[in-house]
This record gives sequence, structure tokens and C-alpha cells, in this order.
Amino acid sequence: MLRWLRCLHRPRLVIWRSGSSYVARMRYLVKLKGDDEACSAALRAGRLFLYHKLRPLLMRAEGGRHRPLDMKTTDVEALLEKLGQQKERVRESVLVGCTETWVPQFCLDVGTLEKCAVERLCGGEFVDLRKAFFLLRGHDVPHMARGRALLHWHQTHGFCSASGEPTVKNQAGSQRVCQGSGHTYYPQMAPVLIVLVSDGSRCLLGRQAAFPRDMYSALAGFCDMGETMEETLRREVAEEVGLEVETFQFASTQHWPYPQSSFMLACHATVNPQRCQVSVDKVELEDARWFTLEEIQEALRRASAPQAPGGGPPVFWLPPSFTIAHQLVQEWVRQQTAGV
Ligand SMILES: NC(=O)c1ccc[n+]([C@@H]2O[C@H](COP(=O)([O-])OP(=O)(O)OC[C@H]3O[C@@H](n4cnc5c(N)ncnc54)[C@H](O)[C@@H]3O)[C@@H](O)[C@H]2O)c1
Ligand SMILES: [Mg+2]
Repeated sequence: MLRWLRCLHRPRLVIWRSGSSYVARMRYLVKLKGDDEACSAALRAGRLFLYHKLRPLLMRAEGGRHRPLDMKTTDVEALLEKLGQQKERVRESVLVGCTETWVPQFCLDVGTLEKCAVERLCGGEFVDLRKAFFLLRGHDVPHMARGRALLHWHQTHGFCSASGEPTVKNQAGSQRVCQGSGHTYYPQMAPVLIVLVSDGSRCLLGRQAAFPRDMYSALAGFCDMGETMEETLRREVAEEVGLEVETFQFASTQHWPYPQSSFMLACHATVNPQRCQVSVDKVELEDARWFTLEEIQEALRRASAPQAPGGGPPVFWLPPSFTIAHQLVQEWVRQQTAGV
């Protein structure tokens, strides 16, 4: 009978920098979520990140990198008026945070404006977020992803599923209410389990047909209603590659803005090396295979998608470094090489 073990591991110790105004800022943000008047005042004093059909506005920074372009609310109002729109449209923005110096930050999708005109007037470029993942510094990515996810949620929840009537967002964008049914809707994330499976010396990566060419990632799957994280992990590995997991270890979590918004729960797992023959579910995955430590280390050294020289055999590559899949792979390499 196969074992199902929960690995005993030391809990991850997280140390927060103390002495900051963190508590006060969090209380300020929760006030803005519940108080439309206070949030409107914050919008006047805040900064806005623009999106165009969910593409964030970026500007070029040093070292070939890009950074998000934020604007004063009054500048965005002037931009709207210049392009024939009412300046009150800034109220369609959603609150995404607050800087350490207490500047409230909002996102606004200006997808009804002519894209090139906005880019010309702002001196930036609207970039697809998946492409932006490769252009932005890691610490800018979660912020841009959060804005996209929240804007997308509002764009797809304009009507009440009980009454069919329009829903109305509060100023912060932390909820939408249907006056007819009285339902309050909150932005949602779907829990997704992502797992790096190992047989002790190799790790298993897979690719969906929709992935960029030659990119391989850890296995992932949505949690079914009522499942625990452990049950999803065991089921997904069985479904997608036909293997039975023996042990697992929780690693970390990450918000992921696709397909709508996912809450990624990342784990490491092991299978019995005597029973590691992969049987790929071709509906879910185009391919899945075992990679040696040397192959993975080589892939980690390649910064971005490599070009196969002279049409030679394609070289596989990993998702960008800030992704939780990449982090799982790095952790696995550290664990494999510890004490070597
Ligand atoms: N951040 C990362 O490092 C990383 C890496 C890999 C995958 N992911 C993400 O994980 C997510 C899930 O992975 P997957 O596609 O392999 O899942 P999956 O294996 O569960 O297969 C996807 C299928 O599940 C069904 N499904 C069930 N619930 C769903 C829901 N709430 N939303 C959408 N579809 C649902 C659909 O039929 C869909 O085609 C994807 O959105 C992917 O972008 C993130
Ligand atoms: Mg999957």
C-alpha cells in the first residue's frame, strides 16, 4: 500500500521590518475601503496607474528594464479632457495600495481611449502583462498583477447573477453591490495547487500547448469544491501524469492574475523512484518529463527564452524568476545541492 506522508519540516520563519508605520497604513487602507468619501479624497491626493484593455502603462528605465508609470490624478483628468472624455471618469479607478509615505495608489483602465494617443501624451507604452513579466523588476510585478486582476474582476462583474441588474462598485473597488437583490460581491481568487514533483534525484516539469514554445513549468491545477490542498495535490498529479505522490511539503503562496485570478499554493512532493513512469494526460498537457539536476541548473543559468542556434534542438526554459514555479525549482536545486 502506498504511503501518504505529511513531511515534517521546520515552519518558514518570516521576519518583518519593525518600526515602520505598517499598522497605521493598513488601517488607513481599510478605512478607504469602507468610506467612499475618504476614498474620494485619497483619490485626489493619490497616484494613478493607467491600463489599456488590462495592459499596464510602462516606461523605459535604466538597464533595458521598464517600470510602471504613475500619474497625478489631476494629470489624468487633464488627459481625459484632452481626449474628449469627462474627467469624472477617474472615479472608475480602483484602490490597489498605499506607499510607505502614505500616497494612495489607484489603477484605471482607459481602454475606451485611443491607445497611441494616450501613449504619446504620457510618454509610455501599454504592454501585455505576460510580456511585462520579462521587462519589469520583480518587485514591480505583484503590484501590476494586482491592478490587472482587480480591474478585470470589475469588468466581468457588472451584473448581479441573482437579479440580472447592474452592480455598482464602491469608490475603492473592494466590492460591488446590487441594489435590487442586496447582494454584495467581493473580488475573488480561485485556489490553485502548484507542485514540483521529485523522484529523489530528478524533478518533473510539464508544458501545456498554450505555453510559450519550449517553456516547462511545475504541475498545477485548480482545487475542486470541498478539497483540501493535500487532496488537490494528490489528485492533480495522478490525473495529469499518472503518478502517485508519497510525500509533500508546503512551500509558499503567490497571487497569479490568470486566468481570472488565482491563489497559488506551492508544494514540493516526492514519488517512489521505483514507480516514476510518467503517463501524460494529453488533454491537459502537451508533454511532461523528468529533468536531471544538471539540466535544471543549466536552465536556471539561461536568463530568458534561448534561441536554438542554427535550428538545432530546442532548449527548454523556465518561467520568469518571480513566478512561484521558478521559486519551487530554485528551492529544489538548493535542497539537492545542500551539503554537496
Ligand atoms: N505562477 C506560476 O508559477 C504558475 C505556473 C503554472 C500554472 N500557473 C497557473 O495555474 C493555473 C491552473 O493551472 P492549470 O491550467 O494547469 O489548471 P488545471 O490542471 O486544473 O486545468 C485547467 C482546466 O481546469 C478547469 N477549471 C476548473 N476550475 C477552474 C477555474 N476556477 N478557472 C479556470 N478553469 C478551471 C478548466 O476546464 C480548465 O481548462 C493557470 O491559470 C496557470 O496560469 C501559474
Ligand atoms: Mg494543470
